[in-house]
Amino acid sequence: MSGSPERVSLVRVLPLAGPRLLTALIAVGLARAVLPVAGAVLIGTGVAALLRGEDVVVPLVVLGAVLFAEHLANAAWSPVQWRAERAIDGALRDEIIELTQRPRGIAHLDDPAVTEDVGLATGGPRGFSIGQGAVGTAWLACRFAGAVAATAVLAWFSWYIALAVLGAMLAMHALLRRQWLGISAEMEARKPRLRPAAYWAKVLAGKGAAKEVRLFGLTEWLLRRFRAAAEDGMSGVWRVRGRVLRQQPVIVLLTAGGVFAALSWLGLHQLDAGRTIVFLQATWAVLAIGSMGDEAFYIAHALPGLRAVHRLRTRLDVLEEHRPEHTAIRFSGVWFAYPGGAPVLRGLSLDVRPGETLALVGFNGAGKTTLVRLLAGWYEPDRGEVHSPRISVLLQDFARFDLPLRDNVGFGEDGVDPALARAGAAGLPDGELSGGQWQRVALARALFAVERGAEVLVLDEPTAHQDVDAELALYDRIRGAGVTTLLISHRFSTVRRADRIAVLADGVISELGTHDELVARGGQYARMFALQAEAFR
Ligand SMILES: Nc1ncnc2c1ncn2[C@@H]1O[C@H](COP(=O)(O)OP(=O)(O)OP(=O)(O)O)[C@@H](O)[C@H]1O
Repeated sequence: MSGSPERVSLVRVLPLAGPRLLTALIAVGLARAVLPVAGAVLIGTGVAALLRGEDVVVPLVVLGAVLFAEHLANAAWSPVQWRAERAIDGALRDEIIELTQRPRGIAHLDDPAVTEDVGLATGGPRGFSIGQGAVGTAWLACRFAGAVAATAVLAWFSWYIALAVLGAMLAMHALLRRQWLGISAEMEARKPRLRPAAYWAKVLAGKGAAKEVRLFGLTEWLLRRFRAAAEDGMSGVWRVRGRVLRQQPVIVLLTAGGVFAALSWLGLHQLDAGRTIVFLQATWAVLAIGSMGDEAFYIAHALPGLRAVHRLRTRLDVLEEHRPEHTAIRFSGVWFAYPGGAPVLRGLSLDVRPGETLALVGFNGAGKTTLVRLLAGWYEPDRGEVHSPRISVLLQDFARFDLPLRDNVGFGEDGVDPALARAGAAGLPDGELSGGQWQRVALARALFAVERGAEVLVLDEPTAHQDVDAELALYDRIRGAGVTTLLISHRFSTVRRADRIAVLADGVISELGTHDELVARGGQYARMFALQAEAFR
C-alpha cells in the first residue's frame, strides 16, 4: 500500500506543469471544491432573510455569482487537468530521455532493469501516468480543503459535531480506498492466472475447434476445465471481495453515525429555517469527503512509475567526474577484460598532459584500441579509474556516411573549411573517394569536433592509408592545432615526432619517454624502431 511520503513525492512533480498551469489547476480545483460550501451558506442566509421579509436582491445576486463561478470551474477543470497532466508527463519523459543519454557508455541500455524502468516511467503498464497521479493528489488536496471549509461552517454551530462528522468521513474515506485499491491490486496480480480460463472459453465458444468439440462430445469436459480455471483465477479476487463485503457494516455505521449525530444535534437545538439549511448543507458537504474518487486510483497507479523515475535518477545521473588539474587524461590502475576474455589491460596507469602529443605504440593486439574505447567511455574499466575531458576520436574503422563531403564533417553545421583544410581534405569531390581520401574526411570530422569544444584529439592509426609525405604533412598540420593529442600509430616516422611515447605491453605502460630517451634505453621501443628503420633501408 502506498505510504504518504511517496504521495508527497507525487506533489513534488506538480511544478513540472509550469507556474501558470499549476496556478490554474489549484485555483480551479479549489473553486470546484470550496464554492459549493460558500453556496450552501449563501442559500441558508438568503432563505433566512426571505423569511424575515427582508430584501433579498443582493444575496440572490451574490449567490448567482457563486453558482456561476462554480459552474465555470467545473467546466474548466477537465481541460486544465488534462493539460497539466500532459505537461508533467512531457517534462518527465524529456528528463528520462536526457538521463538515458547521460552515461558515456551504452551498457545501461542493455540492462533489462533500466529498460523496464524507462517503460514504467514513461507510461505505466495500466496506462496511468505520473502526471495523472500528481494532478490527482492536487485534486484530492482541494477536496480536503472543501471538507475543511464545510467543517469550519459546521463548527460555527458545534465544533464537536463538526469534528465527529469529519472524523467519521475521513475514516470511511481511508477504508474505502484500502478496499478498492486492494481489489484492483488483486485483479492485476491475478491476470496471468486468468489466461487459461480465457483460453478454454475461446475453445468452447469459438469457431476454430467447434467441429471437434461436437464430434467428440467435448463440451462437458471443456466446461469443467473452464470452470476450474476461472475459479482458480478468480478465487483471490473473491476472497478480497468477501472481506470487503464483511466490512460494509463499518461503512454503514460510519455514515449513519455521522448523520445521526448531526441530526440529533439539530433536533436538540431549535434553529430557524435559514440556519437549519446552512447546517444541513454543511453536513452534506463534509459527508462528501467520505467517498473515494477516481483520483485514488490515479495516485496509487502512478507510484510505480515515480519509483522507476527515482531509480533511474540515482542510477544514471552520474556525477560530473572529478578531473585532476594537471592532466588531460588519466588512467590509474586500470584493469579491463572483454566479456569472457583474458585481461587486456592489467593495472595500466598513464597521464597525458594538457597540450602534449603522446604517441602510444605496441604490438598488434597489445590493447591500444581497447584503451581508446575506455577513454571514449564505450566500456567501463573492471577496476581502476579513467578520467578524461570531452574527446574527439578518429577511429580505425571510422564511418563513411552517404552524405555530401561537408555533411560528413559538420553534419549540417557550418564552418567546416578550416578543419577540411587542416586534414588535407579541402576540395575533395562529393562522390567516390579512395581509402586515403576518406581517412582525411574522417580526420576533418575529428578536427571539427575539436573546434567545437572537444579538448583531446585521439587518433587511432590516422595515417594508415597515407603515403609517407602526406602523413608528415598531415601530422604537422594536426600539431599546429595545439590540442592535446593521443596518437596511436605503427609508423615510427610519425611516432618519433611526438612529445612523449608510451609503450603498451602486457597490459601496462612498459616504457615512457621521448624518442631519444627510449632509444637510449634500448628496450622494446628501441628494438621496434630499429626493426622498422632497417625495413626502410
Ligand atoms: N570487441 C572485442 N571483444 C573481445 N576481444 C577483443 C575485442 N576487441 C579486441 N579484443 C581483443 O583484445 C586484445 C587487444 O585488442 P586491441 O584491438 O585493443 O589491440 P591493438 O593494440 O589496438 O591492436 P592493433 O595494433 O592490431 O590495432 C586483443 O587480444 C583482441 O583480440
